[in-house]
Amino acid sequence: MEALGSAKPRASPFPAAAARSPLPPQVVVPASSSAPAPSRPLRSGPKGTIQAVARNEMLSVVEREDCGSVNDVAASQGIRIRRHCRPTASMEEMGAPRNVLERIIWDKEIEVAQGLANNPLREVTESAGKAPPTRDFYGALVAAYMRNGVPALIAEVKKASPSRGVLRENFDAVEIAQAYEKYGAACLSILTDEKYFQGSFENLQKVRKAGVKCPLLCKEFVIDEWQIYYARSVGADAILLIAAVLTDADITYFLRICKELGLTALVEVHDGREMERVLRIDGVQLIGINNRSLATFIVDTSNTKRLLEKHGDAIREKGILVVGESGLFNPDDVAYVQKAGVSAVLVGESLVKQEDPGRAIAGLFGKELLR
Ligand SMILES: O=C(O)c1ccccc1NCC(=O)[C@H](O)[C@H](O)COP(=O)(O)O
Repeated sequence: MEALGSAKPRASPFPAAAARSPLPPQVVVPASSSAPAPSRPLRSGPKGTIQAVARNEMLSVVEREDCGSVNDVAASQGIRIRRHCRPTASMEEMGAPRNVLERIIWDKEIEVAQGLANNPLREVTESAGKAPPTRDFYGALVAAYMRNGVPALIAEVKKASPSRGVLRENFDAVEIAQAYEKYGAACLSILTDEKYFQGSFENLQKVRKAGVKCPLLCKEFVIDEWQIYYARSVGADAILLIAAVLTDADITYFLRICKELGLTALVEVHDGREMERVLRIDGVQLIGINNRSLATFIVDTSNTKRLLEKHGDAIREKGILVVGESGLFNPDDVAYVQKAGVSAVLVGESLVKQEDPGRAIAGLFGKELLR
């Protein structure tokens, strides 16, 4: 797959990031190509497909025999979300999920296994390689921040959520995306999870095909490389990696894939431990601080302030751009997280619930945004 190896690293407008030595050049070899990826053995799967088997402590979903050791590695890094690991096994073996995020991840394991069976990794990596080039998500955020003097907006196309239920009955993803773009969103976030958010990869593809120019974040619960290739194949420019569910090795490996595909990774943290882990990983450009606990749903915007008071210097030194996520409803909220040090905000509910989500942007910022 030629396109993967030829993706060029983007220049960062932040001096510290530009000065940082780039990751060693490496080609991420799709697991089903003729040459196997380093340390990633292959095994024949059902129906003649080739399935990737876990690499080191990576939490691949396929054919894992020893779930315990995978979860032990995760737990040693403070990750409380366990993998179920055997999609066909009964829930009884693991007990019930401990919280909603764990439930989402267990369902995601089954979904990914089904996705792999329907669209084998070989085919998905090939179509990812043939997709039109990515748009510069990171660059669009920096440009919008400089243009408007307020945090750049990543506007979320979000129909429903586990914490709030259905946010908008009359939901047309393309219409909402176009309105967001018209009123100054720098980038868009498209929820692709179907079961809990009523989103879809189809929505992402439709928005891309409708001629929306803003770079698109695939807002997914990524646990397997297949999802990253699939997201790229349908037009994503960026992807979310959630530190609460991914080990350091997972994040490192997924960042390599993103780099080869030209995708921006938004690495999301919620607490200090996750922030410390992520700051130790090379190649992170964009950190999202989620004000919402994905386990309890409690939203607290002072979370952003606390984490940036403690880690702001390290973040600035590395030239990392910070996105404030969740629970932002008005200009005071935006000003609060801006003062804390964010350069971008990710906003769903407060926009999508308004009759006109595009015009609601001016209400959120207290002024119209320049495009
Ligand atoms: O939004 C939820 O209820 C939720 C539940 C479980 C996992 C993730 C969840 N949300 C993802 C997000 O982080 C938000 O969609 C995003 O930050 C926008 O938040 P908001 O502006 O509060 O809609």
